[in-house]
Amino acid sequence: MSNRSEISAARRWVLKVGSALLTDDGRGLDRGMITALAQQIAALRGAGNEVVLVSSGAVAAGVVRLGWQSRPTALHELQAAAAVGQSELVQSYEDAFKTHGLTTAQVLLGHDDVSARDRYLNARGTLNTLLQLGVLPIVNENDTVVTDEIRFGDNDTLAALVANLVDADALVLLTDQDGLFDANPRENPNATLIATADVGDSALDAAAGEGGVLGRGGMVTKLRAARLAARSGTETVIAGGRHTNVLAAIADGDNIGTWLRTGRQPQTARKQWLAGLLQVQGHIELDAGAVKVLRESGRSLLPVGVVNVKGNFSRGDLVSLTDSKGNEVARGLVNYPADEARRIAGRASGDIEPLLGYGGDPEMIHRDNLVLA
Ligand SMILES: Nc1ncnc2c1ncn2[C@@H]1O[C@H](COP(=O)(O)OP(=O)(O)O)[C@@H](O)[C@H]1O
Ligand SMILES: N[C@@H](CCC(=O)OP(=O)(O)O)C(=O)O
Repeated sequence: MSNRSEISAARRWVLKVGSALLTDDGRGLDRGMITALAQQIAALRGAGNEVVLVSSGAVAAGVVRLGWQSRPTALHELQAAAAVGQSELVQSYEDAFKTHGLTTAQVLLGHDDVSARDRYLNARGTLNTLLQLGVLPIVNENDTVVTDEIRFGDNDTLAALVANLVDADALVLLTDQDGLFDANPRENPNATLIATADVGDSALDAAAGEGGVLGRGGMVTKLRAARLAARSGTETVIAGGRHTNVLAAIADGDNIGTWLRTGRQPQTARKQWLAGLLQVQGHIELDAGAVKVLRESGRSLLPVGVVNVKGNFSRGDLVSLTDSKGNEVARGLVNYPADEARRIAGRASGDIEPLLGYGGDPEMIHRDNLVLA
Protein backbone atom coordinates (compact mmCIF):
# COMPACT_ATOMS: atom_id res chain seq x y z
CA MET A 1 0.00 0.00 0.00
CA SER A 2 1.20 3.51 -0.75
CA ASN A 3 2.50 5.42 2.27
CA ARG A 4 2.96 8.59 0.34
CA SER A 5 -0.25 9.39 -1.50
CA GLU A 6 0.98 12.91 -2.41
CA ILE A 7 3.83 11.28 -4.33
CA SER A 8 1.94 8.38 -5.87
CA ALA A 9 -0.65 10.88 -7.17
CA ALA A 10 2.06 12.84 -9.04
CA ARG A 11 1.78 12.94 -12.81
CA ARG A 12 4.34 15.55 -13.83
CA TRP A 13 7.86 14.74 -12.66
CA VAL A 14 11.17 16.56 -12.72
CA LEU A 15 13.94 14.05 -12.23
CA LYS A 16 17.48 15.23 -11.47
CA VAL A 17 20.45 12.94 -11.84
CA GLY A 18 23.67 14.17 -10.24
CA SER A 19 27.28 13.86 -11.37
CA ALA A 20 28.01 11.66 -8.35
CA LEU A 21 25.65 9.05 -9.74
CA LEU A 22 26.23 9.39 -13.45
CA THR A 23 29.97 9.29 -13.59
CA ASP A 24 31.82 6.10 -13.08
CA ASP A 25 34.01 7.16 -10.14
CA GLY A 26 35.24 10.08 -12.21
CA ARG A 27 36.13 7.84 -15.17
CA GLY A 28 33.56 9.40 -17.49
CA LEU A 29 29.91 8.57 -17.99
CA ASP A 30 28.49 5.44 -16.45
CA ARG A 31 26.72 3.93 -19.48
CA GLY A 32 25.12 1.21 -17.39
CA MET A 33 23.49 3.87 -15.23
CA ILE A 34 22.23 5.73 -18.32
CA THR A 35 20.75 2.49 -19.72
CA ALA A 36 19.06 1.72 -16.39
CA LEU A 37 17.69 5.25 -16.10
CA ALA A 38 16.31 5.19 -19.64
CA GLN A 39 14.52 1.91 -18.93
CA GLN A 40 13.04 3.27 -15.68
CA ILE A 41 12.01 6.60 -17.17
CA ALA A 42 10.42 4.84 -20.14
CA ALA A 43 8.39 2.75 -17.66
CA LEU A 44 7.32 5.87 -15.76
CA ARG A 45 6.25 7.47 -19.03
CA GLY A 46 4.48 4.28 -20.09
CA ALA A 47 2.40 4.50 -16.90
CA GLY A 48 1.01 7.86 -18.07
CA ASN A 49 3.46 10.28 -16.41
CA GLU A 50 5.24 13.28 -17.89
CA VAL A 51 8.96 13.56 -17.17
CA VAL A 52 11.56 16.30 -17.48
CA LEU A 53 15.08 15.00 -16.90
CA VAL A 54 17.69 17.36 -15.48
CA SER A 55 21.04 15.71 -15.93
CA SER A 56 24.52 16.66 -14.79
CA GLY A 57 27.63 14.94 -16.11
CA ALA A 58 28.83 17.21 -18.91
CA VAL A 59 31.95 18.45 -17.15
CA ALA A 60 32.87 14.99 -15.83
CA ALA A 61 32.43 13.44 -19.30
CA GLY A 62 34.40 16.23 -20.98
CA VAL A 63 37.30 15.98 -18.55
CA VAL A 64 37.78 12.31 -19.44
CA ARG A 65 37.30 12.88 -23.17
CA LEU A 66 39.98 15.58 -23.14
CA GLY A 67 42.36 13.23 -21.34
CA TRP A 68 42.64 15.46 -18.25
CA GLN A 69 43.49 13.82 -14.95
CA SER A 70 41.23 15.91 -12.73
CA ARG A 71 38.41 18.42 -12.81
CA PRO A 72 39.89 21.85 -13.62
CA THR A 73 39.14 24.91 -11.49
CA ALA A 74 39.55 27.66 -14.12
CA LEU A 75 36.13 28.73 -15.43
CA HIS A 76 37.09 28.65 -19.14
CA GLU A 77 38.47 25.11 -18.77
CA LEU A 78 35.31 23.96 -17.00
CA GLN A 79 33.29 25.54 -19.81
CA ALA A 80 35.42 23.82 -22.46
CA ALA A 81 35.00 20.47 -20.70
CA ALA A 82 31.24 21.01 -20.47
CA ALA A 83 31.06 21.80 -24.20
CA VAL A 84 32.91 18.59 -25.05
CA GLY A 85 31.05 16.45 -22.53
CA GLN A 86 27.53 17.74 -23.16
CA SER A 87 27.39 16.23 -26.68
CA GLU A 88 28.50 12.87 -25.35
CA LEU A 89 25.95 13.12 -22.54
CA VAL A 90 22.93 13.84 -24.77
CA GLN A 91 24.09 11.36 -27.39
CA SER A 92 24.24 8.63 -24.75
CA TYR A 93 20.74 9.47 -23.58
CA GLU A 94 19.38 9.72 -27.13
CA ASP A 95 20.77 6.24 -27.93
CA ALA A 96 19.41 4.76 -24.70
CA PHE A 97 15.93 6.29 -25.04
CA LYS A 98 15.67 5.38 -28.73
CA THR A 99 15.55 1.71 -27.80
CA HIS A 100 12.35 2.53 -25.86
CA GLY A 101 10.86 4.53 -28.75
CA LEU A 102 11.32 7.86 -26.94
CA THR A 103 12.53 11.09 -28.55
CA THR A 104 14.74 13.38 -26.48
CA ALA A 105 15.40 17.13 -26.67
CA GLN A 106 18.41 18.98 -25.32
CA VAL A 107 17.45 22.08 -23.31
CA LEU A 108 20.29 24.22 -21.98
CA LEU A 109 19.21 26.91 -19.54
CA GLY A 110 20.95 29.84 -17.91
CA HIS A 111 19.89 31.82 -14.88
CA ASP A 112 18.14 34.49 -16.98
CA ASP A 113 16.01 31.86 -18.67
CA VAL A 114 14.23 31.11 -15.43
CA SER A 115 14.37 34.48 -13.70
CA ALA A 116 13.94 37.16 -16.42
CA ARG A 117 10.21 37.42 -17.00
CA ASP A 118 10.13 37.23 -20.78
CA ARG A 119 12.49 34.27 -20.93
CA TYR A 120 10.63 32.58 -18.10
CA LEU A 121 7.53 32.44 -20.26
CA ASN A 122 9.54 31.27 -23.28
CA ALA A 123 11.28 28.46 -21.38
CA ARG A 124 7.97 27.45 -19.83
CA GLY A 125 6.23 27.46 -23.23
CA THR A 126 8.95 25.37 -24.86
CA LEU A 127 9.09 22.78 -22.07
CA ASN A 128 5.29 22.47 -22.00
CA THR A 129 5.21 22.06 -25.79
CA LEU A 130 7.87 19.34 -25.66
CA LEU A 131 5.86 17.51 -22.98
CA GLN A 132 2.67 17.80 -25.03
CA LEU A 133 4.55 16.36 -28.01
CA GLY A 134 5.58 13.38 -25.90
CA VAL A 135 9.26 14.34 -26.13
CA LEU A 136 11.58 13.85 -23.15
CA PRO A 137 13.38 17.16 -22.38
CA ILE A 138 16.90 16.68 -21.01
CA VAL A 139 17.94 19.86 -19.23
CA ASN A 140 21.38 21.00 -18.12
CA GLU A 141 22.88 24.34 -17.25
CA ASN A 142 24.20 26.21 -20.26
CA ASP A 143 27.71 25.85 -18.88
CA THR A 144 29.61 27.08 -21.93
CA VAL A 145 28.28 30.63 -21.82
CA VAL A 146 27.38 31.37 -18.23
CA THR A 147 29.75 33.42 -16.16
CA ASP A 148 30.91 32.80 -12.65
CA GLU A 149 28.44 35.02 -10.86
CA ILE A 150 25.31 33.74 -12.52
CA ARG A 151 26.01 30.01 -12.51
CA PHE A 152 23.47 27.86 -10.73
CA GLY A 153 26.59 25.97 -9.82
CA ASP A 154 24.76 22.80 -9.03
CA ASN A 155 21.92 21.19 -10.88
CA ASP A 156 19.79 20.79 -7.76
CA THR A 157 18.86 24.47 -7.93
CA LEU A 158 18.31 24.28 -11.67
CA ALA A 159 16.01 21.27 -11.23
CA ALA A 160 13.95 23.11 -8.60
CA LEU A 161 13.55 26.14 -10.87
CA VAL A 162 12.49 23.83 -13.71
CA ALA A 163 9.95 22.25 -11.33
CA ASN A 164 8.58 25.76 -10.64
CA LEU A 165 8.56 26.46 -14.36
CA VAL A 166 6.55 23.42 -15.43
CA ASP A 167 4.40 23.16 -12.25
CA ALA A 168 5.79 19.72 -11.48
CA ASP A 169 3.92 17.61 -8.97
CA ALA A 170 7.12 15.92 -7.81
CA LEU A 171 10.86 16.60 -7.90
CA VAL A 172 13.11 13.55 -7.55
CA LEU A 173 16.79 14.12 -6.79
CA LEU A 174 18.73 10.93 -7.49
CA THR A 175 22.20 10.76 -5.99
CA ASP A 176 24.85 8.35 -4.68
CA GLN A 177 23.40 8.17 -1.13
CA ASP A 178 20.07 6.66 -0.14
CA GLY A 179 18.62 10.04 0.79
CA LEU A 180 19.15 12.70 3.44
CA PHE A 181 20.74 11.29 6.59
CA ASP A 182 20.87 12.95 10.01
CA ALA A 183 24.61 13.47 9.36
CA ASN A 184 26.89 13.05 6.33
CA PRO A 185 27.24 9.24 6.00
CA ARG A 186 30.71 9.64 4.46
CA GLU A 187 31.91 11.13 7.72
CA ASN A 188 29.62 9.40 10.20
CA PRO A 189 29.00 5.65 9.74
CA ASN A 190 26.21 5.74 12.33
CA ALA A 191 24.17 8.28 10.41
CA THR A 192 20.55 7.25 9.87
CA LEU A 193 18.25 7.99 6.97
CA ILE A 194 15.52 10.58 7.46
CA ALA A 195 12.49 8.95 5.81
CA THR A 196 10.11 11.91 5.95
CA ALA A 197 10.31 15.49 7.13
CA ASP A 198 8.57 18.80 6.57
CA VAL A 199 10.62 20.67 4.01
CA GLY A 200 10.63 23.80 6.16
CA ASP A 201 11.91 22.03 9.28
CA SER A 202 14.99 24.01 10.32
CA ALA A 203 16.47 20.96 12.08
CA LEU A 204 17.28 19.61 8.60
CA ASP A 205 19.86 22.34 8.03
CA ALA A 206 22.16 20.90 10.64
CA ALA A 207 22.00 17.45 9.01
CA ALA A 208 22.70 18.51 5.42
CA GLY A 209 26.38 18.67 4.54
CA GLU A 210 28.56 19.42 1.53
CA GLY A 211 28.97 17.14 -1.49
CA GLY A 212 31.63 14.69 -2.60
CA VAL A 213 34.43 15.26 -5.10
CA LEU A 214 32.29 14.66 -8.16
CA GLY A 215 29.08 16.45 -7.29
CA ARG A 216 29.00 20.04 -6.23
CA GLY A 217 26.34 20.98 -3.76
CA GLY A 218 25.85 17.94 -1.55
CA MET A 219 22.74 17.87 0.62
CA VAL A 220 22.88 21.61 1.28
CA THR A 221 21.76 22.40 -2.26
CA LYS A 222 19.31 19.47 -2.34
CA LEU A 223 17.54 20.81 0.74
CA ARG A 224 17.53 24.31 -0.69
CA ALA A 225 16.16 22.92 -3.97
CA ALA A 226 13.35 21.12 -2.12
CA ARG A 227 12.41 24.42 -0.46
CA LEU A 228 12.45 26.26 -3.78
CA ALA A 229 10.30 23.57 -5.38
CA ALA A 230 7.86 23.68 -2.47
CA ARG A 231 7.13 27.33 -3.25
CA SER A 232 5.15 26.16 -6.25
CA GLY A 233 3.68 23.16 -4.44
CA THR A 234 6.11 20.49 -5.69
CA GLU A 235 6.89 17.55 -3.37
CA THR A 236 10.54 16.40 -3.25
CA VAL A 237 12.07 12.95 -2.82
CA ILE A 238 15.86 12.49 -2.48
CA ALA A 239 16.88 8.89 -3.17
CA GLY A 240 19.71 6.58 -4.13
CA GLY A 241 19.87 6.14 -7.89
CA ARG A 242 21.66 2.79 -7.76
CA HIS A 243 18.71 0.85 -6.38
CA THR A 244 16.97 -1.35 -8.94
CA ASN A 245 13.74 0.26 -10.12
CA VAL A 246 14.03 3.10 -7.63
CA LEU A 247 11.77 5.31 -9.77
CA ALA A 248 8.95 2.78 -9.81
CA ALA A 249 9.18 2.47 -6.03
CA ILE A 250 9.06 6.26 -5.60
CA ALA A 251 6.14 6.57 -8.03
CA ASP A 252 4.27 3.86 -6.13
CA GLY A 253 4.61 5.97 -2.98
CA ASP A 254 6.87 3.42 -1.29
CA ASN A 255 8.87 4.41 1.75
CA ILE A 256 12.20 4.86 -0.03
CA GLY A 257 14.69 7.72 0.23
CA THR A 258 13.74 10.96 1.96
CA TRP A 259 10.39 12.61 1.29
CA LEU A 260 10.41 16.34 2.03
CA ARG A 261 6.75 17.26 2.41
CA THR A 262 5.50 20.67 1.24
CA GLY A 263 2.31 20.44 3.29
CA ARG A 264 0.51 22.95 1.06
CA GLN A 265 -2.06 22.81 -1.70
CA PRO A 266 -0.12 22.94 -5.00
CA GLN A 267 -2.34 25.55 -6.62
CA THR A 268 -2.31 27.89 -3.62
CA ALA A 269 1.42 27.51 -3.23
CA ARG A 270 2.07 28.34 -6.87
CA LYS A 271 -0.15 31.39 -6.83
CA GLN A 272 1.41 32.72 -3.66
CA TRP A 273 4.80 32.23 -5.23
CA LEU A 274 3.75 34.10 -8.38
CA ALA A 275 2.22 36.90 -6.36
CA GLY A 276 5.39 37.41 -4.37
CA LEU A 277 7.67 37.12 -7.37
CA LEU A 278 7.68 40.50 -8.97
CA GLN A 279 6.79 44.17 -8.82
CA VAL A 280 3.71 45.31 -10.74
CA GLN A 281 4.91 46.94 -13.96
CA GLY A 282 1.63 48.09 -15.50
CA HIS A 283 -2.15 48.06 -15.39
CA ILE A 284 -4.73 46.51 -17.69
CA GLU A 285 -8.37 47.61 -17.46
CA LEU A 286 -10.93 44.91 -18.20
CA ASP A 287 -14.51 45.07 -19.43
CA ALA A 288 -17.30 43.78 -17.17
CA GLY A 289 -17.48 40.44 -19.01
CA ALA A 290 -13.78 39.72 -18.48
CA VAL A 291 -14.02 40.65 -14.78
CA LYS A 292 -16.89 38.19 -14.36
CA VAL A 293 -15.13 35.37 -16.24
CA LEU A 294 -11.94 35.78 -14.24
CA ARG A 295 -13.71 35.92 -10.89
CA GLU A 296 -16.32 33.25 -11.47
CA SER A 297 -14.85 30.70 -13.87
CA GLY A 298 -11.10 30.99 -13.26
CA ARG A 299 -10.42 31.24 -16.99
CA SER A 300 -7.55 32.92 -18.84
CA LEU A 301 -7.73 36.58 -19.82
CA LEU A 302 -8.19 36.97 -23.59
CA PRO A 303 -7.32 40.19 -25.45
CA VAL A 304 -11.00 40.69 -26.30
CA GLY A 305 -11.77 41.56 -22.66
CA VAL A 306 -9.13 44.31 -22.44
CA VAL A 307 -10.34 47.94 -22.54
CA ASN A 308 -7.20 49.90 -21.73
CA VAL A 309 -3.47 49.27 -21.24
CA LYS A 310 -1.38 51.56 -18.97
CA GLY A 311 2.33 51.53 -18.36
CA ASN A 312 5.34 50.33 -20.26
CA PHE A 313 5.79 46.68 -19.41
CA SER A 314 7.53 43.79 -21.19
CA ARG A 315 6.39 40.26 -21.93
CA GLY A 316 6.44 38.27 -18.72
CA ASP A 317 6.07 41.27 -16.39
CA LEU A 318 3.56 41.24 -13.57
CA VAL A 319 0.58 43.49 -14.31
CA SER A 320 -2.41 44.48 -12.24
CA LEU A 321 -5.85 43.85 -13.77
CA THR A 322 -8.56 46.33 -12.80
CA ASP A 323 -12.27 46.89 -13.39
CA SER A 324 -13.62 50.13 -14.91
CA LYS A 325 -13.47 51.86 -11.49
CA GLY A 326 -9.80 51.02 -10.98
CA ASN A 327 -10.38 48.26 -8.39
CA GLU A 328 -7.83 45.46 -8.64
CA VAL A 329 -9.38 42.19 -9.81
CA ALA A 330 -6.26 40.06 -10.27
CA ARG A 331 -2.55 40.08 -11.04
CA GLY A 332 -0.72 38.05 -13.62
CA LEU A 333 2.26 37.54 -15.92
CA VAL A 334 1.41 39.13 -19.25
CA ASN A 335 2.17 37.36 -22.54
CA TYR A 336 2.66 40.56 -24.57
CA PRO A 337 4.70 43.76 -24.13
CA ALA A 338 2.63 46.94 -23.55
CA ASP A 339 2.77 48.23 -27.16
CA GLU A 340 1.54 44.90 -28.55
CA ALA A 341 -1.05 44.54 -25.78
CA ARG A 342 -2.47 47.94 -26.87
CA ARG A 343 -2.66 46.80 -30.49
CA ILE A 344 -4.58 43.61 -29.70
CA ALA A 345 -6.75 45.04 -26.87
CA GLY A 346 -10.45 44.39 -27.51
CA ARG A 347 -9.70 42.06 -30.41
CA ALA A 348 -10.40 38.35 -30.90
CA SER A 349 -7.48 35.96 -30.43
CA GLY A 350 -7.71 35.06 -34.13
CA ASP A 351 -6.74 38.68 -34.97
CA ILE A 352 -3.42 38.47 -33.10
CA GLU A 353 -1.38 37.05 -35.97
CA PRO A 354 -2.58 39.54 -38.65
CA LEU A 355 -2.20 42.46 -36.21
CA LEU A 356 1.24 41.60 -34.85
CA GLY A 357 2.72 39.62 -37.72
CA TYR A 358 3.32 36.52 -35.63
CA GLY A 359 1.16 33.91 -33.96
CA GLY A 360 1.62 34.54 -30.25
CA ASP A 361 -0.27 33.05 -27.31
CA PRO A 362 -4.08 33.22 -27.67
CA GLU A 363 -4.35 34.55 -24.10
CA MET A 364 -3.25 37.94 -22.83
CA ILE A 365 -2.59 36.17 -19.51
CA HIS A 366 -2.87 32.41 -19.04
CA ARG A 367 -4.97 31.28 -16.08
CA ASP A 368 -1.95 29.42 -14.61
CA ASN A 369 -0.20 32.77 -14.36
CA LEU A 370 -3.15 34.67 -12.79
CA VAL A 371 -3.83 35.31 -9.13
CA LEU A 372 -7.20 36.77 -8.12
CA ALA A 373 -7.05 39.78 -5.78
N1 LIG B 1 23.19 14.49 5.67
C1 LIG B 1 23.64 13.94 4.54
N2 LIG B 1 23.01 12.84 4.04
C2 LIG B 1 23.43 12.26 2.88
N3 LIG B 1 24.48 12.72 2.17
C3 LIG B 1 25.13 13.83 2.60
C4 LIG B 1 24.74 14.48 3.82
N4 LIG B 1 25.53 15.55 3.98
C5 LIG B 1 26.40 15.58 2.95
N5 LIG B 1 26.17 14.55 2.11
C6 LIG B 1 26.95 14.30 0.89
O1 LIG B 1 26.19 14.68 -0.26
C7 LIG B 1 26.68 13.87 -1.35
C8 LIG B 1 25.69 13.94 -2.52
O2 LIG B 1 25.75 15.23 -3.08
P1 LIG B 1 26.66 15.55 -4.38
O3 LIG B 1 28.02 15.02 -4.15
O4 LIG B 1 26.51 17.00 -4.67
O5 LIG B 1 25.98 14.64 -5.47
P2 LIG B 1 25.12 14.92 -6.80
O6 LIG B 1 26.11 14.97 -7.90
O7 LIG B 1 24.24 13.72 -6.86
O8 LIG B 1 24.38 16.20 -6.64
C9 LIG B 1 26.82 12.52 -0.73
O9 LIG B 1 27.72 11.70 -1.42
C10 LIG B 1 27.31 12.83 0.69
O10 LIG B 1 28.69 12.75 0.83
N1 LIG C 1 26.22 21.42 -15.37
C1 LIG C 1 27.20 20.60 -14.72
C2 LIG C 1 26.63 20.01 -13.47
C3 LIG C 1 27.10 20.60 -12.20
C4 LIG C 1 27.08 19.52 -11.12
O1 LIG C 1 28.05 18.82 -10.93
O2 LIG C 1 25.90 19.35 -10.47
P1 LIG C 1 25.56 18.25 -9.37
O3 LIG C 1 25.85 16.91 -9.88
O4 LIG C 1 24.11 18.46 -9.21
O5 LIG C 1 26.25 18.59 -8.09
C5 LIG C 1 27.61 19.40 -15.61
O6 LIG C 1 26.80 18.94 -16.41
O7 LIG C 1 28.73 18.94 -15.46
